[in-house]
Amino acid sequence: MSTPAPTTPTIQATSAPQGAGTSSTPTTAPARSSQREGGNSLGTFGVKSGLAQMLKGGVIMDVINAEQARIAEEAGACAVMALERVPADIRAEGGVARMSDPQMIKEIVDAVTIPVMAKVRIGHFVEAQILQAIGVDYIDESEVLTPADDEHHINKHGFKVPFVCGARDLGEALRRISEGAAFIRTKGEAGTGNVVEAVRHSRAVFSQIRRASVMNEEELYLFAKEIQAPFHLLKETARLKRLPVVNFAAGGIATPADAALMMQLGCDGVFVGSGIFHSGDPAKRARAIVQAVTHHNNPKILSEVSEDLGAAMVGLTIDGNLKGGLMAKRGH
Ligand SMILES: O=C(CO)[C@H](O)[C@H](O)COP(=O)(O)O
Repeated sequence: MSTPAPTTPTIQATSAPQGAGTSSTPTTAPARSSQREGGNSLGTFGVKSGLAQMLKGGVIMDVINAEQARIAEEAGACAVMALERVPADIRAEGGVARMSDPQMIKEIVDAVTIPVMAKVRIGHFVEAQILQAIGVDYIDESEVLTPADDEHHINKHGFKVPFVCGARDLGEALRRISEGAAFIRTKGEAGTGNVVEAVRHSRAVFSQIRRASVMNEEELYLFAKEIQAPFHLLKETARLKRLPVVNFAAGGIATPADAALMMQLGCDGVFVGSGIFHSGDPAKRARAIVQAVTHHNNPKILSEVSEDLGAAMVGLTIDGNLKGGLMAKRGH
């Protein structure tokens, strides 16, 4: 694919306000996109962002092989993220982290019926072309991999497959949407098993949305400049009182309580990577996290599903000694 011509997103979004605590119900596993079968019905921003709506209320789990993908599906994951190493291992092992082997991704695609996502490096539009050719359901342009371009993100409008991108605040989220991202996840700090950054980023997004929602047009122009966001997307976000696309939390979620915390803060769902397959009993923990997202407002159920889960992943504190540094700072 040569450099695709940008198009302005036609925003289609739900009108439910975000950040005030939601009561999302679990989705049934969404059907895979026609992309996999080589269909050409994907492509408009409305279709791509609409597909992501089907994942709301769900848990997307990182998996590194077909066996883990089956465990994730059986546990009730709404999608899986195929990657060679979970973020905790990328962080521990270091080196350049790239798109996974297409053969491994295809094995995961063949192993499950739920949607399969896979990651490309920030700015690496050729990795994205390859993943689109394989027929993955979503591409994650991810700071968890080593960036390929320290200035430019991929122009995502030219792809038929929907993209998910990370953000630490509202400006970053709206910049990604203006490039064509149909799905936003707050970045958190992947591979740490420490939820503090996920909380920080989600709170930042929601509080900026709340501020924007009471601004008049003149104030919104100034705020758009301040947070480096496209004005028309900021205005739409202020009107909707939420991001105009689905917004999951990611990075450091390791327990059912962490997952429920992110949902009560107002996220539409969660990504969990290292926290499941770096724990003592991945299948049990995976099921518990799915239950916790579904019943995130019910402390009694949260207490039941949190019992006897075996060892949680060993977490890392976020400080100057963090091995691998802050992944969330990649891309801006
Ligand atoms: O990059 C991701 C989402 O796109 C990872 O799935 C997510 O951030 C995993 O982080 P962790 O291992 O801390 O759960």
